Amino acid sequence: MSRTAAIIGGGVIGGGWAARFALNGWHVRVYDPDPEAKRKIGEVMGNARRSLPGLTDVALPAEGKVSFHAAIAEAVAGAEWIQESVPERLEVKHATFAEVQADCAERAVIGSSTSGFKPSELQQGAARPGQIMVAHPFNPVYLLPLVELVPGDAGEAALVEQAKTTLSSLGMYPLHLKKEIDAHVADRFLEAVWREALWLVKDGIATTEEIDNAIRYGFGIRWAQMGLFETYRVAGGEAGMKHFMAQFGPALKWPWTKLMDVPEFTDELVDLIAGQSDAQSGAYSIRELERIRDNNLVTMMRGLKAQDWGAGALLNAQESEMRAGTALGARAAELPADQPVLTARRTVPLDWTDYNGHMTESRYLNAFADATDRFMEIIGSDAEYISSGGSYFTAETHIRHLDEVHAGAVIKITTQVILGEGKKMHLFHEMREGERLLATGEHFLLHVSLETRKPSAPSPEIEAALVRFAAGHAALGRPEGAGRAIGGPR
Ligand SMILES: NC(=O)C1=CN([C@@H]2O[C@H](COP(=O)(O)OP(=O)(O)OC[C@H]3O[C@@H](n4cnc5c(N)ncnc54)[C@H](O)[C@@H]3O)[C@@H](O)[C@H]2O)C=CC1
Ligand SMILES: C[N+](C)(C)CC(=O)CC(=O)[O-]
Repeated sequence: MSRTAAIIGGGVIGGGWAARFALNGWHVRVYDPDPEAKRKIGEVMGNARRSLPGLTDVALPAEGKVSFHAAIAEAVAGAEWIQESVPERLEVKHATFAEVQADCAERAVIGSSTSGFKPSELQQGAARPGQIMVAHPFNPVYLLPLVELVPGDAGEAALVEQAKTTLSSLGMYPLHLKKEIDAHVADRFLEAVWREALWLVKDGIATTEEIDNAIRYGFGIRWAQMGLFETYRVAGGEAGMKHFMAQFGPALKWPWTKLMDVPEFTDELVDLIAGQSDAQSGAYSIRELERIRDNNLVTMMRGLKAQDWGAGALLNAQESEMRAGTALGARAAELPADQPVLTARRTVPLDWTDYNGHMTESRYLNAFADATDRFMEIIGSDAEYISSGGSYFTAETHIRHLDEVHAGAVIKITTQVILGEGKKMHLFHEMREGERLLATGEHFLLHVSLETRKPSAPSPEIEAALVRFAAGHAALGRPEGAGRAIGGPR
């Protein structure tokens, strides 16, 4: 059954939260007095739909319903999570919490998106202070996993645990800060870098574009995968962090930053920055820039996923959770042998399309190879078995591209065993969007010893599982297109 979240304030951040919840199957009830809120959230949802579902190799649940309400009391009805994303003004946040707490469930989490206020400030005068906690996300909320969760001394431990579980189930990373501080942790860095950048532009040292290039061609990429300390540990060479600190410690006293020194925030400075920013990026609309940003983020995060590292490792963990308890997580004995086996149900990600605007040919093999890996896992040739020295190598592949498919489509792959005996495994995959057949992939594999790199017999358990599917699937008949050679009639 779908769960319900209330979004109070549906601007840049509230819209991102709405998308994160809805695309993970939650119903979302929005309150925002802006008459344009529905349109704005619709546009954010549109961006989220084209980017988020393709991050993982397992399809997200069916999208929840997003509804708009004229009063806070109506929006919070039945909500187990209430996310406040109203403007960053303490009196507006206090008034919002008073209205929310008058009508919401006592066991609901009330998260605040505040970038800078401490929970003790938000909780002042609240009916139930322990229910309110900072849940500070990062833009775009539907793609970036970090949420700084700061309950403060008054925060109720059980609700904090509930909040962590919910955020993890949304594919997010709750960073639970045990001590409150202005601007939490991440925004303190952003503010320091921002302040330094303002100085560099004001003093004519660098333009906005040069500063962005200094970040995106260098340390920005490094930070995305290892953060600060792990990166500097490596920079210390073989002696690691101690050597790094000894070498660069003295620089702390040199005039390398003006971090606490705030430039005077004049109209002249605003015009200087805004003018340079227009010259740098004015050729694109904000929506275009959002889509460029999302394409880049999806591609980078999927790269980290392949490395099972950082934000990518988080995606892999989310994927395992999504597989658990479904056919996509089952083993041979739990699956019927008289019908093809479901080996993939996933969304075509943004980085799988090409200049023709559809899924590029190499990704068909990618999808079929993943389906083969999944079938190997089903029959017992999993990571543990492979580390013991046995595996399958693909000897031959034939793919038929039958129909187009685009980014965002949910595709399903089913697998029929044509031959399964001894070291031989002959698989036929069919890829569909709904009922539409998109492609077939025929693969012949041999079981090998990873020590000799030569064909060898699989374990008796694997062979038995394979033979069971081969016998059951034989009754289905030979699938149309199996054994086809290039040039034959279609
Ligand atoms: N923009 C950003 O990069 C980030 C912002 N935040 C935080 O998120 C919160 C919201 O910021 P944004 O979304 O950027 O602002 P925004 O200006 O885009 O959205 C604020 C929304 O709140 C609505 N609103 C105004 N008064 C309201 C009320 N009394 N009740 C309900 N809705 C009301 C407005 O109509 C508007 O749609 C702030 O606390 C901000 O610090 C957090 C992370 C990043
Ligand atoms: C600029 N900001 C302080 C509102 C930024 C944030 O709070 C987080 C983000 O998304 O950069």
